[in-house]
Amino acid sequence: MKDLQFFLRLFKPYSGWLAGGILLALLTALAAIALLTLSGWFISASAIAGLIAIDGNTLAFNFMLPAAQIRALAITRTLGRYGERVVTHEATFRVLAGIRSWFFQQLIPLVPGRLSAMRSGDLLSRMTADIDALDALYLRLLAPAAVAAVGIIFVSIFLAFYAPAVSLVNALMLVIASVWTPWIFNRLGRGGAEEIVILAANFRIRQLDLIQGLADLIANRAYGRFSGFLGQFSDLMINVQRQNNRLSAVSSAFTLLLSQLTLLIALVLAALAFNEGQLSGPDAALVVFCVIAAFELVMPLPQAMQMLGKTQKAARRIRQVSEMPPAVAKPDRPLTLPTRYDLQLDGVSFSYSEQQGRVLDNISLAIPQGGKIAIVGPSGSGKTSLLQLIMRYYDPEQGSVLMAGQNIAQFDADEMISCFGVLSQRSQLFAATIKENLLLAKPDATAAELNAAVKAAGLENFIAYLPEGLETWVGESGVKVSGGEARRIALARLYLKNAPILILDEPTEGLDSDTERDVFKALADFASDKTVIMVTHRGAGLGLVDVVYRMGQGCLVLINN
Ligand SMILES: Nc1ncnc2c1ncn2[C@@H]1O[C@H](COP(=O)(O)OP(=O)(O)OP(=O)(O)O)[C@@H](O)[C@H]1O
Repeated sequence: MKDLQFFLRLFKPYSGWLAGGILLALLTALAAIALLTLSGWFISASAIAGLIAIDGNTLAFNFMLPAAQIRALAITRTLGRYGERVVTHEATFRVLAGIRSWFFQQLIPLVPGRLSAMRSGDLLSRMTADIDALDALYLRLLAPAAVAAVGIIFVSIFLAFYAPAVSLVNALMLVIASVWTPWIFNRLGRGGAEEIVILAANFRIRQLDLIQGLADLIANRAYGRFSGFLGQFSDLMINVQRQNNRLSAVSSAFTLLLSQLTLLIALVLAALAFNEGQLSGPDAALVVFCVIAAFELVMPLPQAMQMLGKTQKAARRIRQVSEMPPAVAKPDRPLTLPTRYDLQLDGVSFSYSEQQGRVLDNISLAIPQGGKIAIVGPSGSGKTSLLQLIMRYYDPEQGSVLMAGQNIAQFDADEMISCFGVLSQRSQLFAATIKENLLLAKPDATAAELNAAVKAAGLENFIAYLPEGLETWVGESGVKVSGGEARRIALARLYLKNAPILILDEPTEGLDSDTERDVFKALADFASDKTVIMVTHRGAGLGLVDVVYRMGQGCLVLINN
């Protein structure tokens, strides 16, 4: 329940909408009960009045007033139901949108240090399916429970005026149906409901893996094996879902049984009261119809409670991510960023985990502002890890990284990232236009600045050739542009950001030698007054730098000055 309470706090800004939805639901439920109750009374009273008239007695029955009341109640119920659906769903969508953007905010300090350890399919599940599952908290649980609680009080008071015994029995049965039954079905269904969340998340992880690796699976003719695996997974999910559905059916049947039992007792008690002259015939019908209608208040609760485990599990999964400690701590009083950008590493050692051993071992290095270095070395030797420490994605285990003589841990990490322009082999292009991808680096860039960046990155001819120019859609992750074009778009972004320190991590990996030469030429012009730290496997870019180091087994050795 703690997890749900945590999320209820996030519901607060929408309390107006939420309360409005509950009030409308209550109005609708009461109108529906009153409609059936009054109709029962009206039909009986009309029949009796008719019989009296047939006997030749004078008819003194007012048909008009109850008929008008019934019409008013029917209209209230219809409009109320419409309004309730609109308001409760609007409230839910607002709450979910709020939680989604709150969750996104929680991810920012976790990038990339913590999130790199999570699988993207799992994170996607938490961001989408798990947050969606929270809709049940208000729609299926809070709102119906509030309506049931108030409704039961209204109905019991109303019935007590006519038949106190019926009111008592009815109240007791309604409490059993709204508290005890949901509690039992919550206990019975919790395991299955939680299992559904886990299975669905794992299913999504597998599906994402399959879709991302589809080309390789087809090339290796391994598609059949993996799709068979998905089939088995689906069967497993269907089985768990089937058990849940069976339990739902039992809970509905049980509540229906309770309602029929209550009706039977109410019928007997009303008949006895009629016999003893305590209730008129129409009033006895009124009491019985009221009992029938009142059970509508509690019908949805057992099923909602049975699936509460799903909502709880989803809430726990979202909370787990939001409570992960960031890889780097925020200083209490961050220093203002320096105006010089001399970098220094003093005896820096680092490991990703205790089990894994050291990736960087006692590295010391000075890069004055405007200095240009390259780091070469075998794959897995720790080159990228070193770059990540310089940008403070992680803190060193020992030693420190300094900028202008200050430990970078004393700066606000968000602010500090503005000092770095990054170009790597994996520069992400978003499913948007070229222009939107460029504006990411400088949202207020003018047309002249955009054109200058395009020209400097050697994209001019490519853009001129496109019918839609800068407004061309690059597709999901930039699939509609070639690797070289994508790298140039990333390069243009680097120009627009115009940061004083350039971090180049294999910037030309995967490009042909002509494109590589062009990219390095463009970089050489742009980087003349900037600090450059480049990681490369290839010799072509070494002309850009003054000093070359070799990284091997976590240690850095100067090989060329
Ligand atoms: N997020 C991570 N969590 C755990 N281990 C990691 C992580 N990132 C890298 N490593 C490990 O740290 C070591 C150094 O990796 P790093 O990426 O820094 O090497 P690299 O020299 O840049 O390699 P490459 O040239 O192939 O890009 C490797 O053994 C790698 O498996």
